[in-house]
Amino acid sequence: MGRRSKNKQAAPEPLEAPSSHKKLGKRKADVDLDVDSTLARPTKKNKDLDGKWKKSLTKEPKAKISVKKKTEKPPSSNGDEGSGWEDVEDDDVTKVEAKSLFKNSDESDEEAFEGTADDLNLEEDDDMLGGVPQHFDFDSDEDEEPQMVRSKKSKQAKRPEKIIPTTSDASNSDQEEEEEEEEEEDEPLTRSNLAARSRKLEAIAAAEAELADEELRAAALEEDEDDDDVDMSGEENENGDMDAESFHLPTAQEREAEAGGVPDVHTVQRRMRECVRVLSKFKRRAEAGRSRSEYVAQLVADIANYYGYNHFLAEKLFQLFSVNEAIEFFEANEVSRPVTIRTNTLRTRRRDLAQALVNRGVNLEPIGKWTNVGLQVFESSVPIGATPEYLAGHYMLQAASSFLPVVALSPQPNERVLDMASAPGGKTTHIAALMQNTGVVFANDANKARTKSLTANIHRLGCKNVVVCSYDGREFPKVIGGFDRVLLDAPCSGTGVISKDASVKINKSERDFTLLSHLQKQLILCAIDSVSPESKTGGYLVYSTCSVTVDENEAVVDYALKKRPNVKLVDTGLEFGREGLTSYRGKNFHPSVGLTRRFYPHVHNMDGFFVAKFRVEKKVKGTSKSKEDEEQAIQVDDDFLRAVGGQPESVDSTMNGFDSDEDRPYLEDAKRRRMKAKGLRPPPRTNVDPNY
Ligand SMILES: C[S@@+](CC[C@H](N)C(=O)[O-])C[C@H]1O[C@@H](n2cnc3c(N)ncnc32)[C@H](O)[C@@H]1O
Repeated sequence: MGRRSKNKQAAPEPLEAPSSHKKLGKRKADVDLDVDSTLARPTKKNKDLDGKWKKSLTKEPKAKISVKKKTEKPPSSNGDEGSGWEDVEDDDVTKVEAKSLFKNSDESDEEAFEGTADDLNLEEDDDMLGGVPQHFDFDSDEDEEPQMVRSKKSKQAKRPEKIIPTTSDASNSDQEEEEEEEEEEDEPLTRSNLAARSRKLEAIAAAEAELADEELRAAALEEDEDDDDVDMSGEENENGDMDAESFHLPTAQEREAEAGGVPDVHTVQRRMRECVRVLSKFKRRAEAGRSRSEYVAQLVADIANYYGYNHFLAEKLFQLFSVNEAIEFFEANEVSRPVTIRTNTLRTRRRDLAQALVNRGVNLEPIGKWTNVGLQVFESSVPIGATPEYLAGHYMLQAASSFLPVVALSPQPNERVLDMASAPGGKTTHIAALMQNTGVVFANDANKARTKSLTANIHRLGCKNVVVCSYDGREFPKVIGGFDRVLLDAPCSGTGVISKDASVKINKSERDFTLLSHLQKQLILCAIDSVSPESKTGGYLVYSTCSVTVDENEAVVDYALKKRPNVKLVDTGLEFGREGLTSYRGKNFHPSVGLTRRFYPHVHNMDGFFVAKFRVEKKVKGTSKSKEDEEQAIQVDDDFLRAVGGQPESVDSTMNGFDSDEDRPYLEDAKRRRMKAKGLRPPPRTNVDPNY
């Protein structure tokens, strides 16, 4: 078994030979699929499978099983489409999610708690555990953060994956390790072994995370060379080549004919498998006379069908990865990420919180070495969004990925910090806690309705240094500036959180990405201008999104570097994550863009995320644009927005111009319209984008 497989998120499902003829339907979250094993989704218990999709092709078909798709959270109803917020802390949403998360627990099917803290009978809660809570000695000075213990042995046969997929120690076989783990679990927890066990787990997790990352990089590099791990179940000839008869890539006419009806799911599965295989060794395996792009086109069409994406988004996401890795990414989007909580250090310590939750029947562990406030919840007999500790503000239900930008921001006590797009406040409250309720945090969000949940969270978590406001972020720094640090957790497409919000699969168009990227560019320049280069302790901006697309991440960062010569990218301080892309599809970014960090569901077992950290320095004279230039640019911006169908917003005139190469066609078009409106004859178009 591969090194990555043991603790990694379960391997994507095997795409086996058909045994029945189901028709392919869109893989929407709310649909119940009763399918045979050939369609089984990856399960977290499937530890035997190698982490690689292609290897799993060798597996024998399993017994018939019924796969019930998870119920997805409904898309936001607040009209905030496209905001791409990845936290789940809106109170109602949290309760619903917590309820659905644990409704299948074999211990309890109780309703999620809907009342207030006063309605809770704590004694009854304790009784529910069916015994006296265990007492642990957390006062040992051996270890600040002991391994979290369970009040009773886990009922899960196998635990879900840890965040940041991990593999095991090189000296032991997987079986030996499993045995060791089991022995350890049976061994009583004592003061002396508690700390040691915690340290061991964290060391393993760190080593494994690195290994997993390395393996994926190597796999991407070797894509064209090493494809021996695709087992076609005897369809290869003795030279390892595919039997030419065994797979025929449909012609354009055949595809057209198929498009008329609903394609057979097994045909699609097989074709995906074959296309991946051919593309991994194209020269040797391709059908004579067929081009690479034909195979890619077929594969993308099948991915869109199979996973239920619109074709545009399937292609956009596919292009981010090697062929094999793309499949891993799409598969990972079908699986929920681990439930995680952040300890609110304004109210409690992680060890105390863990003890309190363990006593309520919650099975948890620290998330990993990189955070000393995160806990991963494996199982709970109580609704995790409605425990007394939750209501008392001891923790925030928060995706692990959303800790990252705050860790990168590293706010210090007594600073002035701006959180420019802050609702519902997962990151704001984290910032306030790191500042130990000193200094001041301006928590801004353009959407007034969303500031309600933001305010509620700020109160619940006991943050006393936060000022809530509701401006369009593009009005900063005119509203207020001179911050030591600014966080711009930008509104985005949410392509990193598809497992939470499957509606992204079908509701994002090319125009959405154009508009979002444009807005993000406007916001990032305003965020930069809100940072005080004179700050004695800071002078930093962190830009983040829960999206994996380049136009919302590296392209925005690169744009900011070009437009603001007084900023430079610095190390995020995050211990893991892939380097940001310095070139993509013919576009080159500034080499320092490699300092940004990308996080992926299939690599790190957390939501897809992007983090960039800038240091803002004093402006050098002569590098900024004249006021006239800026005003001219603003006019062009508004025209640009109209040109792509958006509405120009009433934004302060310090807003910034757009003149990067990618915006050029739009800007030209806007100019032509202006000239026409003035009765002038516009010049002929140059290099018109066919998509525009
Ligand atoms: C990714 S979410 C923020 C999540 C938040 N940082 C947290 O951790 O809970 C993006 C937010 O940007 C807000 N937003 C959208 N456009 C904005 C703008 N022009 N100015 C400021 N905020 C905006 C949305 O209302 C949304 O709440």
